[in-house]
Amino acid sequence: MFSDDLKKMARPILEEIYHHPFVTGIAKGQVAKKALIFYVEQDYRYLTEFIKIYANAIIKLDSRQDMAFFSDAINFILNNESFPHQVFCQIADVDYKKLQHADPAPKAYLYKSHMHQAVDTGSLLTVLAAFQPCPWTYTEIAKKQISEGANNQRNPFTPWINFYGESSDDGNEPLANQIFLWMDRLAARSSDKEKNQARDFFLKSCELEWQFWEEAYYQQDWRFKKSHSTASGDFIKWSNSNIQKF
Ligand SMILES: Cc1ncc(C[n+]2csc(CCO)c2C)c(N)n1
Repeated sequence: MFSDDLKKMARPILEEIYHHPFVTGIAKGQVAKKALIFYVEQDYRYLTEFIKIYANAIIKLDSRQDMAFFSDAINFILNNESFPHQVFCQIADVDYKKLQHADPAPKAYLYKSHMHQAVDTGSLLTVLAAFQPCPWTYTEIAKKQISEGANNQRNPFTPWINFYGESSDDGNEPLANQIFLWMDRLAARSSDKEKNQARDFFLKSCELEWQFWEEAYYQQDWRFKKSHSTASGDFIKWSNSNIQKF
């Protein structure tokens, strides 16, 4: 099966995600506040962009059933995904509202551009492949942490772990499995070229999931961030003075 190949190829990346210090920190109940804050700032912006990316994907679809999938994904982000952010904010002792205005840092910027590229240039198989590492890696992280007993009463991250580990427990096939099944059906009638493109987007998204943890753990921002903000500040001043002038 196509999805078995993808899982096999992504295995080394998933292993690195399991052992990333941010992720093992969640299991141990110990992550630096500045890393949690950076993560929430970046993820809030990233998920807002995800909503737009799904909306763009819907434009390319014809079947209402397919549309419903992306519409459910949008609703999930709008209504449920703030819960894990709130868990992080509570642990870091910060107000969630204050973390909702950050500029995308380099890897988050790359991930969102990568997703837009999947929708702009790819088939439905490629869009699903690019999207899949988002639910898949989080479900796998949570399942592993639950199997190791990390979701215990002493761990402040337990609600976060349970959220991603249990959100699939509603009687339906877990979301990540549903997407793999759907991808297998599409792959069966896709050309090798289409399958190669989907594989490439899938593996890059897996790596970008790892990069997202890494970026937050070390707070890797734009090196010349101050000059970017000065540039936009100057532009506003420049246009204001122009308005006054004319
Ligand atoms: C970088 C990043 N990757 C994955 C998730 C988790 N996540 C976001 S939406 C969703 C469900 C499907 O829409 C899941 C599991 C995240 N928060 N941030």
